Amino acid sequence: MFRSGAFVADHVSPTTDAQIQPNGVDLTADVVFEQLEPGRIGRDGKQIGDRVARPLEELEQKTPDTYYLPEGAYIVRYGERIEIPEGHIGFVYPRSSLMRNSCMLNTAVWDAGYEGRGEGLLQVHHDVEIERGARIAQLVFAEADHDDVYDGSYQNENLD
Ligand SMILES: O=c1ccn([C@H]2C[C@H](O)[C@@H](COP(=O)(O)OP(=O)(O)OP(=O)(O)O)O2)c(=O)[nH]1
Repeated sequence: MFRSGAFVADHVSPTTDAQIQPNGVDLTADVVFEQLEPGRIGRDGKQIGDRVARPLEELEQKTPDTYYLPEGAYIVRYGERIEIPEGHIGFVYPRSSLMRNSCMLNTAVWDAGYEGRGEGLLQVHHDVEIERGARIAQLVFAEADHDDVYDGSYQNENLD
């Protein structure tokens, strides 16, 4: 069974009322990165290629901070700290307005026990402007059986 947005919101911070949806919680774009160097997926380990944060658009009017993204693939870090409670699995879906603007967010499995500010793959198929802090995705929780909890290399990532 999928949990309500109010339940998900108890495990995401910070959130505003506008982010809480009937079936999940909207996530915002914080930092957008461009990968510079090749990574490596090995049999026993992995290496994430070097990346650089995209510059914010140089607008006369400085606020809100805005990314101007030409066609390409980017890594986006969400603005919220997310905790996946035991007995659950998390999934992130793109906000449909992104998709309707020819962009897509690709995501993986969010494991029970994970805590951190995670990341997603933002595919831009047509130039787009994204304000820093804008809602781009939605996190949902489903109840799930599991033996262990998450103890991988991304535990507590990107927390200040
Ligand atoms: O789109 C996603 C999906 C998951 N995660 C977070 C939550 C998840 O629990 C964690 C680790 O994901 P995964 O287990 O797929 O990572 P891995 O590549 O297997 O590395 P490790 O074995 O170090 O965990 O990353 C994201 O940030 N973005």
